Amino acid sequence: MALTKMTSTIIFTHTSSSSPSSSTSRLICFNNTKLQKLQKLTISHYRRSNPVPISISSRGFSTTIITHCSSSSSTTATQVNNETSANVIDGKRVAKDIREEIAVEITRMKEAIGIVPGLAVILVGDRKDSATYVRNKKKACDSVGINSYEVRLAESSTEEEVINHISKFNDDASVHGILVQLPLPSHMDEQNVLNAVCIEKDVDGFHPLNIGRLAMRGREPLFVPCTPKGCIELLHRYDIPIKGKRAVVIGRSNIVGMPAALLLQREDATVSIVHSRTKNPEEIVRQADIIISAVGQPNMVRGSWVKPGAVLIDVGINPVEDQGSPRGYRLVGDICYEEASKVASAITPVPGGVGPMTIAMLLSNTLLSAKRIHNFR
Ligand SMILES: Nc1nc2c(c(=O)[nH]1)N[C@@H](CN(C=O)c1ccc(C(=O)N[C@@H](CCC(=O)O)C(=O)O)cc1)CN2
Repeated sequence: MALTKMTSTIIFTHTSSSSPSSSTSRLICFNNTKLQKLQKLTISHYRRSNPVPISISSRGFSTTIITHCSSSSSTTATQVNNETSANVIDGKRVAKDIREEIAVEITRMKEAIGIVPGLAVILVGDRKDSATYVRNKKKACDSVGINSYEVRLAESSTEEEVINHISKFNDDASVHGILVQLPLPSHMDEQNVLNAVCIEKDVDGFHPLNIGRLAMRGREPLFVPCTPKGCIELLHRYDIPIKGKRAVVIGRSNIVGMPAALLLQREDATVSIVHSRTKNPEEIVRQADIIISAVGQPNMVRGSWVKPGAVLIDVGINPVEDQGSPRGYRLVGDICYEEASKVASAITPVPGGVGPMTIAMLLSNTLLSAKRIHNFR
């Protein structure tokens, strides 16, 4: 997959002590083929106009949400060239390619053995975002020829009701994958529910047996969780080497951070996990050749946290208020795109980066499941 180039320049950046980044002024110099030399300069008369931060508390990482992190406004902009900075890793396009590949495989399977893969989705409660994701999953299934089955339950349903539906799908031969849309209402025990999915149909890869196998050398999980699998797939499709690289995963959630770290380790990266109790996260992040950020904290990772030439995979999909947009908000990642894209060698955008890969990997896991169950190669 070819990388899309962005325009760039020589830029002075400066971060003030009120931002979660260092206070060094730097000259970032890019050339056409490689990234590039970074020289530290002192610029005494330089002032940065920082974004207006909104204070809220979130997951212990920081209490400041940066809604804008434009370094261009703060750039003293000695723009001496127009060369390139980070390449854009286009998850939307890769996801489309993957859907096309899956559609071909599904046709081949149907013609050879008459089996069509089936995916069952259980949605509990009225969260708008979850309803959108489930709708998009159904659309994606339709587009590749996977049969989809949906159960919608009220917010007030019991854990037992959810587990009963899972049990029925476990026993249904036309269903090859089962997923319960997360998060569940707070009165339910997520572990009890996820444990009820039989591991042969656990296309989300959240069953503890699948996660346990992922963590162990010499063991193979039946399924890998979709979002982390999508991150690694992007690196592979863009020929970004992982072996021997220093990787930092920001966030340690069961559904993204932790499995992403395990996957990177399986690919022979040297992996660190940065979390809400990590001291000096910037210092650790700055050592990384590959950063996967999954904390849900808008623009937390500033340009100054990024080693020149690093590859950035942004899993965060954070709404921030934007009166100029029709929805009244826009989506931003955990990584301050505008700043970081001037330092990194490659970066995923938000939206259009990892998000579409999550659903593509779900389709891929469902096909994999149907092939395994019916011993079709
Ligand atoms: N059972 C699961 N629950 C949840 C998972 C999961 O993998 N399994 N992941 C997330 C939600 N999710 C899928 O379920 C998901 C999130 C985001 C996207 C996506 O394509 N995002 C777009 C932006 C969408 C927009 O405009 O609103 C993007 O990033 O480009 C897909 C799937 C939590 N729950």
